[in-house]
Amino acid sequence: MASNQKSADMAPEIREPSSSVPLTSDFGAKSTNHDIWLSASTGERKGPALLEDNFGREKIMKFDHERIPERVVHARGAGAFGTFKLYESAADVTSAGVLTDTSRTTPVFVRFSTVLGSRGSADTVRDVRGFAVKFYTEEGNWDIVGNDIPVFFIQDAMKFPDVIHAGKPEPDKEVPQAQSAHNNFWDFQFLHTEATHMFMWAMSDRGIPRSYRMMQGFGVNTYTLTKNDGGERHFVKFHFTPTLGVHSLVWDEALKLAGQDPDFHRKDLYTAIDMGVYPTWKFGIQICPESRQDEFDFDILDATKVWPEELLPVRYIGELQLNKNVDEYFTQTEQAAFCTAHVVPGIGFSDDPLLQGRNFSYFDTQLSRLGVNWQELPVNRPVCPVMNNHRDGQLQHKITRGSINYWPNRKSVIPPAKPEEGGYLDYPEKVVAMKQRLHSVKFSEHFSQAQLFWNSMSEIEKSHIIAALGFELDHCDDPVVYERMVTRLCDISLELAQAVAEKAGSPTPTKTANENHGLTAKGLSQLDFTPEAMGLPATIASRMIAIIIGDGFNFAEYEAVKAALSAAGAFVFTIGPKRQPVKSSTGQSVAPDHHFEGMRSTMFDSLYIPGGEHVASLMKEGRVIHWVREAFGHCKAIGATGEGVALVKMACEIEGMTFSAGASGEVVDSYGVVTAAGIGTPAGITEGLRMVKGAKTFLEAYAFNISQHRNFKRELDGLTSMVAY
Ligand code: HEM
Repeated sequence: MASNQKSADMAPEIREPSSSVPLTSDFGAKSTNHDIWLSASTGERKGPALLEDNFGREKIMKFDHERIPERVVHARGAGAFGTFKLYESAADVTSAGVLTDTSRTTPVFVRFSTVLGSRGSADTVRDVRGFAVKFYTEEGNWDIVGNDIPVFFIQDAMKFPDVIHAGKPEPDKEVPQAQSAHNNFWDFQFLHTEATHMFMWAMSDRGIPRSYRMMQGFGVNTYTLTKNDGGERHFVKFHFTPTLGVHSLVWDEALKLAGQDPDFHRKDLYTAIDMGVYPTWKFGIQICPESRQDEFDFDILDATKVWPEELLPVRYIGELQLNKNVDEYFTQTEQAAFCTAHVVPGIGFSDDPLLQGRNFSYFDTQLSRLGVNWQELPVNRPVCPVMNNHRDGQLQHKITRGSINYWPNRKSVIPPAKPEEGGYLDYPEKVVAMKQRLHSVKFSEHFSQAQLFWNSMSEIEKSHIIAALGFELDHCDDPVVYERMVTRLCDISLELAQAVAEKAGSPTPTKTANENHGLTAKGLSQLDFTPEAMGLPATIASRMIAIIIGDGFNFAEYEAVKAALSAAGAFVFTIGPKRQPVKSSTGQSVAPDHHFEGMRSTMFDSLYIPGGEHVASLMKEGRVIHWVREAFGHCKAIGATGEGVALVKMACEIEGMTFSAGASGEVVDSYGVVTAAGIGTPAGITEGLRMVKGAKTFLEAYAFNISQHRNFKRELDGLTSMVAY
């Protein structure tokens, strides 16, 4: 990463251990022995340890206190540094420098997370993902503490402890970990009808993203944009849309990965940045002038509602890119503290009752998690000057000179800033109201947008939601819970409720009191966010490809495919029976990156099997056949050339599938399984990589299918359910 204000700010804190830097105590004295406690001993006999050993006591005491409380929610996460650039000024609605000055590059830190699991839980569980962005602006830190889902379970912060208690492990046995599939979660969802819209999102493929790099981010709450020179205030929702497209795992894969590679998302983020494929999001704002706030049939301050794009379009004005991994997890990612209350001049809050509570909660929880001076920690401190009369407290770092620590003072030390000097201007909002515990009338409608979401799903997304609800309710053993939940689903769609009832073991409902309105909206289905749908070129950059080889593989095919995919930005790995070198039929040695047992197909986006004599032995390896069948079951692109076609055919020859045959070299693309039996020379497979539908050469057809992420037609036509994986 090119140096920026934030990396320069943190540089003095960075220590570089090396063999020329001797070991010292925390107070700086060099230590000669860090292995044996000072004791009263002789050469023959070990005697008692002495309390006197400063070095020994310090080492143990520091270790004893290494742990701090994990976050009460969003405990598991991964973060990275990057930059934010604006390509269009929003000066028509705000005076915030970060949203108006197109010449700026603003440093950022982003932390992604799961919500329910503890810090050591798995990355790929079904859950909402946190998407928290800290902009180190010239006017102070601005935090968007968002999620990958644009709505929330509750409308009022007062309900937050309830929704989280209901989702976290049940208090008697402390199970299940990092999962919503249990009685308490679904009991709450039924009784708390305002959660209906959000649980539909969580049960959709949005709940199991393929990568943090391939999910959207939303500020969720309604904020405001203001201008210092007066003028109308605008309500705003913030959006981040990944340029790689929005993609998800499939459920079987997510379940397996949770055990096979619990750090899957963390590693994916780290690797992509390390390899220079920087994750990038378009940044958008949805704007509603104050004068239009009552125009809609939902309340724009209700965090359980989206603002349909047909009513209020998203205006993309900037770009967020992550380009530097953290140097140390604890000091940077774990100690990062986001706070919705962090806004800079030109950006403000709305009266959204969820946001108002959050503004209290983050600051408060960070007091116990990190201590009162958490804003001074390197990752948290702003890049602009900080000066005030806040003093002292545990672990105060700043040394403030002078005899005055109050205002007003006789010397006018630290005067408040005027708005024209960049001071934060509170918007003069007129409030005439009664003091009472009440929401606006529109807050009481809870099903319309859940219906809108369901109606806007594609066929495959609907079937995944049915399967997800079927799985979750199968894990509830109290009939009161799963039977009532099916009645709730009737409020969304009778068809949905009937399909889930069958799986959940509930009576099948035949009518609903809440007819589905039949409306749809764009921007809800994740198919609206494939690169193609967004007008971006298809890409296989950073896709994980496994090439399977054994002794006797065809080196020319292997090399040609590997080189072409790597040149297009894919991360290509060779998987063999062992990590010791494997020999090709023409004598070349290749040391595989992994062996069949060390990795699984779940960790890759696609498989390729080159031709060669190795195929005869691979066809007798159950684990290899399972690799192919599992990739087939998970709808991944599979490629095979020459003799490799026979292996793929044996693993997934079911009705409806066709494979390339004969020496003619014809390429067959059958449900994303691309085979070319006749291609035995590199000439046939090195004709470049135009990733377009209906490509004629093996590489183009194969790469196009990888770029499509998954071939869901395979699943829709029932082919995946005919294979054991
Ligand atoms: C719009 C709904 C919400 C969203 C999008 C959201 C998002 C997030 C995210 C992304 C984090 C992780 C921050 C990090 O990476 O360090 C987080 C943490 C947290 N959230 Fe929320 N949250 C929401 C609602 C709430 C509410 C209503 C409350 C409380 C009233 C709350 C309290 C907390 C707390 C206490 C943490 C832990 C913070 C820490 O220890 O640093 N959240 N939230």
